[in-house]
Amino acid sequence: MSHLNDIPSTPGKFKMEKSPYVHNRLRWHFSLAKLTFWSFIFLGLIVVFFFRSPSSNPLLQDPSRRSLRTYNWGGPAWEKQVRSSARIRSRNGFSVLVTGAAGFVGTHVSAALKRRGDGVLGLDNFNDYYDPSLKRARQALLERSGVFIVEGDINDSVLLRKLFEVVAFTHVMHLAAQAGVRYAMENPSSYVHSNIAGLVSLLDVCKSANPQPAIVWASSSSVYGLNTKVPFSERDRTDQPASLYAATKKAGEEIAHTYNHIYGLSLTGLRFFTVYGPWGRPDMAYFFFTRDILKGKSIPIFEAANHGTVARDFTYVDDIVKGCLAALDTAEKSTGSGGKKKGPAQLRVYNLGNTSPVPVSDLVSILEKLLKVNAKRNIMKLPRNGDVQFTHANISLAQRELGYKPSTDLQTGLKKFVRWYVSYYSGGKKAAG
Ligand SMILES: O=C(O)[C@H]1O[C@H](OP(=O)(O)OP(=O)(O)OC[C@H]2O[C@@H](n3ccc(=O)[nH]c3=O)[C@H](O)[C@@H]2O)[C@H](O)[C@@H](O)[C@@H]1O
Repeated sequence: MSHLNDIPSTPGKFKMEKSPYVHNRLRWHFSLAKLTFWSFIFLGLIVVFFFRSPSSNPLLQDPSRRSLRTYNWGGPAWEKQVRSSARIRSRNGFSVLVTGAAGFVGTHVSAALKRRGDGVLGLDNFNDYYDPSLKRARQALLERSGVFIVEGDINDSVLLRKLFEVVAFTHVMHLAAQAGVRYAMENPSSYVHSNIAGLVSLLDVCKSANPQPAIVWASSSSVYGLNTKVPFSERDRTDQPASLYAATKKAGEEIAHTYNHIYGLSLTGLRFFTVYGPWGRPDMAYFFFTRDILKGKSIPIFEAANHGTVARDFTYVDDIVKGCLAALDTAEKSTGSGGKKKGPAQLRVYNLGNTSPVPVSDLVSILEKLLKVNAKRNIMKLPRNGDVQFTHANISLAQRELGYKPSTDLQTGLKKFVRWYVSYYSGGKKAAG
């Protein structure tokens, strides 16, 4: 017990001459205790800061962050699946990486490419912005036609680099995005995460790939924002976005310019105009109007000031798919290699619309006829949450350069949508909440 007596009551009173070894050991002991104590305090503060309440925790606040979870990928069996899905099966076919392949447009484009013999590999993070079971059902559909979807995020550059190591993609069809105009007010950071950071992450990997792929990607009609000159032409100003969603798509167009200019990436942006159809997005008006009319719930129909009509250039998904394929077919090769530009590369932007706007109230009338149910219409003032009063595409550039010619009117397209909706949700699936 004598050694206990050697320990002074206060460290400052420790007598040096007793034993330098004991002194050093004790000092080390105390420092360690202090360090442990302060580490606990520090960790405690971090925990309190992050988990105080859901609203103060950025990780819980932002659904897109859920897409940062780790995914299982890699290994010989996985690489075999990737290679086989991306294998070209037609003469002069492409090998295309489709991002957002479990999304609405992504599924349709992937299936169309596969049908004509191109190699297609999908990539999707299956986030829960809307019912993920619909994305899983689309995935099952694609799997049956031989398209494999890798589960991962476009922000994961390690995964992207791996995909380019396994497959020398000739093209990238970039459709992964945070969509929806109104949701941008609820969750702004998810738009920055997917539409800006995700795009940069993808382009950065593409620029270093050898060979560099040609890239076609989804911009949006929303970039026209407060533009009042109709129909919207690619030459019109796009510097007055009305929503953060539109601003991130516009930023995407500028980012595309940069990667084209510095690295020689061939880039084509497609401004989609309110795409609808079977396997569509439950957050879009035509989709939840259908659900709510069938449920007997009232539907909010927006109108502008002084009973002004709100209208959209609704575009059927098959027409959009034709535009996407034509953009891929006419895309020139990127000119860079190993991250260095070798010469000027193609940079294009096209409107893909239907070029015949329809008032939202007419859309509802068509749905009423198809569903044989009268809608409970709740006419509301157009909220100031990012919506614009009308959209109308001038498609002459796409017509001239892509041979784009939409052929489905709203009546015909909605008929196909309703047929799909009824069969999908009566087949054991419950209507998307
Ligand atoms: O064209 C585009 O770029 C955009 O098209 C759609 O956006 P939006 O046209 O606003 O489509 P919906 O949200 O389906 O709205 C369609 C129409 O219904 C109206 N609406 C919407 C919701 C509602 O409750 N009531 C209502 O009358 C809107 O004002 C709009 O005129 C997509 O949601 C965007 O992701 C896409 O980028």
